[in-house]
Amino acid sequence: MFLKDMIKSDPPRLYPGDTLEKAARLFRHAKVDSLPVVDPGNRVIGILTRTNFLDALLEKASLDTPIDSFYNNNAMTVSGSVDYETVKEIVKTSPVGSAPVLDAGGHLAGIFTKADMVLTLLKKSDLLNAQLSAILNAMQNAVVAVDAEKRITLLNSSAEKLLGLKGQDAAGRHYRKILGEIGLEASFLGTAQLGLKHKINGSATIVNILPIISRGTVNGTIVVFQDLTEFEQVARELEIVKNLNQTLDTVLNIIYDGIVVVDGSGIVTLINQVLADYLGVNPGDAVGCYITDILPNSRLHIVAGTGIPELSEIQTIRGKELIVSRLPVIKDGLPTGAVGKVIFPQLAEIKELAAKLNSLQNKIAYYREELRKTGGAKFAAESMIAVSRPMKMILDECRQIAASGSTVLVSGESGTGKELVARAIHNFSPRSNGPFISVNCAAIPENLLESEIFGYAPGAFTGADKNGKPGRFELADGGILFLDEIGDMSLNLQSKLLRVIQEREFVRVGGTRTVHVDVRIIAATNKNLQASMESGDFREDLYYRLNVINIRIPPLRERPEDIEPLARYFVGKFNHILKTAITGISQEAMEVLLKYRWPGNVRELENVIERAANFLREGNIRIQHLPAYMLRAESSRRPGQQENLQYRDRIKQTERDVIISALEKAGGNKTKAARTLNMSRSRLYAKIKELNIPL
Ligand SMILES: Nc1ncnc2c1ncn2[C@@H]1O[C@H](COP(=O)(O)OP(=O)(O)OP(=O)(O)O)[C@@H](O)[C@H]1O
Repeated sequence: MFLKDMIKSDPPRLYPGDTLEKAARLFRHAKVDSLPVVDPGNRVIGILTRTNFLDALLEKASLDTPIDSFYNNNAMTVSGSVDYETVKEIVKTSPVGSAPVLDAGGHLAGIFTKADMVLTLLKKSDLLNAQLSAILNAMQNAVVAVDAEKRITLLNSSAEKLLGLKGQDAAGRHYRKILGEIGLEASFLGTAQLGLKHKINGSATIVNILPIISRGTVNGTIVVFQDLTEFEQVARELEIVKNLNQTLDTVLNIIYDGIVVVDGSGIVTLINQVLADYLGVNPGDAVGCYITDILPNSRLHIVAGTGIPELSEIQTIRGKELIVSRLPVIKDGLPTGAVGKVIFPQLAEIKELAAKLNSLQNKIAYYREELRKTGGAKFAAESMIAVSRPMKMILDECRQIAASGSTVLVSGESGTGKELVARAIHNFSPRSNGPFISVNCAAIPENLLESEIFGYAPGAFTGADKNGKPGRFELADGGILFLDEIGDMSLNLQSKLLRVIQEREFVRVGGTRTVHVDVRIIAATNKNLQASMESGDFREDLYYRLNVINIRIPPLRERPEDIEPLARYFVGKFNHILKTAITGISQEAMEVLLKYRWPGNVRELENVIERAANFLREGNIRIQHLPAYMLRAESSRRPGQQENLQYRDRIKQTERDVIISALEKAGGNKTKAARTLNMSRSRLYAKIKELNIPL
């Protein structure tokens, strides 16, 4: 605010030659203490004060006397362009109560009086008051003003909220009654206190206390409370945002794809390390660049404008054709930026995955081929190793019996190749163009086995397919049904099976229609069915129906001539599947294979070779590539000593062998082994110790 804004324009004035009467009338009407005297050009040449006028009257000058000898030629004038603060100083220090105000050209612009000043001050203080309360009420912090008498004079709205009371209810009350003991006393001595911690109305606050000092005296104090509850909330939110950012960073940097984000103007706001590395830029430097500065043929800024996604397109980046996707970021229905994704196919991890996939695909291809060979018109004789006499005989037998439709019972320990024999019969038989359907009677739960074998009619039971389902018998029509682990079939199912074998027809579970089938049955068992018959677990009539042709496959330990050719055959098979380059089996390793008892038979040998191939990948399989349990069994057998043993020792040796074999079959699980040996666990432990069996 300037002086010219505080004065009245067109002020009263006198000219040289004007009479005292004119002066009296102007004093009377304008209610001023002095009148400027101006020349015809409106320049101030003097001032006639009330005192000058009264002096003239005391000198008994008549009212028609000109003012010329009474006005003061040295008028103190002020410029209209001085600011408020200067005017204040002039008024405070000047002995005169009023002064003419000049415009920029030095002409009379008005008169400034102390009364004008007071009015202006009042106006100014009203304005300041309004501004102050607007500011105070807009503040987050609570502000309390206390006067020198220690009474509350003001609470802003945040303070009302914090203290839970209205400003007018607090005004005039001693601060202690409202704020409690918060260390205000020092401020009345002029000391400010900052950063005090106080709990007010249950809220943690930081308090700043500032004395109001004017002209050297403390006129009161201002207390500012910063509510930490909100502050802490903000801090928590910031922490959450920080954590989210860190998570985003981590996610962006562990994914294989390159990611870049731009804002609505195409400026990079985020880029992950993978893409930055590929582009040869530092992520920190790339942020803030225009997208085409780091990725010249980018279209991300265009997508950020159009809002139309561009998915799985080919883009050449740094000389390589890569698949990219550009997705707009939409906010309130409008595009505000875009995210670009670049897929890098050549990463090491992907290579590794691809290698695994490749190996699986090879495995599938191999098995498919094997399936084709064994299930196809021609049996691949080379996939069944039969070097030993008994196996050669079995293979011949398979050829001979293939033409008939008689039921076959194949028996032998688990893993000896019973299914392979069944497949050989199928492939040599006139049914080789028909299906070979296999059911493992032990693997399928008892309650499902019946419907699995015979199928079920529509709506046979809850949860069943509403169209019904054919069983394996129907599927095997014109071919062979291989019933593995027949010894585990329930007596109820055994009788149903017997009926089908006799009548060649059956009814689906829950159905009424009779189904006729032309199926040759080959059953297999690793159980002693004679014993099962004796114990009543297997129907005698069914046994004889199945046992029309009987093939017994000896365990591998009884035909050691097959071990070496089988082992070499499996080396070739796994080289093919696993893409390994195993060249053979060392002599020592082969000796271990030949001496081992093979409780799991050919399947176990196959697993041992697969395991070694996985470890080794190339070169010769050596002792260290064989499972440790085989070596322990080997060292525990001490070959050659058997013959010299006395009766007692022989018993012990046999006992030892039985326990070792049970442990091997149970995979080293002593509880399981004890169960098969029908002895308590503690007795097995004692025996292991007594017979010095290595674990
Ligand atoms: N003479 C063999 N030549 C080649 N591979 C064989 C031979 N005998 C068995 N195998 C292989 O050993 C594994 C086990 O054979 P198969 O499943 O026929 O045995 P199984 O006696 O029917 O077993 P289980 O009693 O557990 O059903 C199969 O991978 C099979 O290909």
